[in-house]
Amino acid sequence: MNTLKFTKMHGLGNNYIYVNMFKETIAEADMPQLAVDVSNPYTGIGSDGMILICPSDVAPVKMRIFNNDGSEAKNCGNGLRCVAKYAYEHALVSETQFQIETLGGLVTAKVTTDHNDKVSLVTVNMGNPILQPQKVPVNGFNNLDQVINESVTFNGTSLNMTAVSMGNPHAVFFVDNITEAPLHSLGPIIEKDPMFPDWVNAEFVEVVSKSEMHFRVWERGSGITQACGTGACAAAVAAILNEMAERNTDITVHLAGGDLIINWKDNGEVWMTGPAEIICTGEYHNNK
Ligand SMILES: N[C@@H](CCC[C@H](N)C(=O)O)C(=O)O
Repeated sequence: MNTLKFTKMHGLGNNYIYVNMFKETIAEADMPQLAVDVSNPYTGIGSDGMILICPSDVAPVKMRIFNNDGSEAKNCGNGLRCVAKYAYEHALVSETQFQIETLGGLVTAKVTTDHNDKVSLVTVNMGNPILQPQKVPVNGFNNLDQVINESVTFNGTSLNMTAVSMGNPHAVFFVDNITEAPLHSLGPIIEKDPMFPDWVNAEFVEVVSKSEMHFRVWERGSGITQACGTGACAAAVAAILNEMAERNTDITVHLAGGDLIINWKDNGEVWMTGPAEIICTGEYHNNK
């Protein structure tokens, strides 16, 4: 029986099991199944997935994110804020601003600390959104440079879609009333529609004003979660592309688990600010 030290953390309720790979060892081939096992709420710890905090050749730390179905994603906004908090509080970094390597590239994180030198807030430069349909990726729009407010049908329901990649793929749908968004009924259908060769994170968004919106998500590989950082970035970008919000402006995104501030700067970068919290630490007994 192997044991594994872990820290469970969340960003606005989007919770993962974090493993410090500077100290722990997991064989590459075992990672997907371990993510499934630790995420199980009955026989595991219970989480939206597993995040590995790894050594990197190009940054102080590298993040790897596995959804709770075992699939690996290239990016995770809430995960990046938690990795930044963990790295700072465990002295894996010494500065308050540092880079984190992801499978999608390098990002810069900046931590804000309280009087006890604990991280209270993290801002991450999430980089430039990717809008070309082939790169999101989304099929069927190769004649377009960007997929903005395009009519699509899922299970007989017509919706208007804006497609954005933040390193991982997002399909954003604007609705009049967030409480009536077809999250449960269409979320799983949209996620695996053949239009999306890598599957997709599906987001429903109700715009309140040019700087405020409500947001709900069906995450690829995890289902409904309380929050999705990359999804909130994609939602803000989509709102701006649809002229419902503005560049270079702080946009408050209300997620089920709390608020994120997103700003798509004039230079093309998307900045995300929000909290990161430690829930508990422990030792997982892998009985397999
Ligand atoms: N919760 C995350 C995104 C996690 C990965 C996503 N489910 C995917 O497969 O792309 C976030 O906060 O961004």
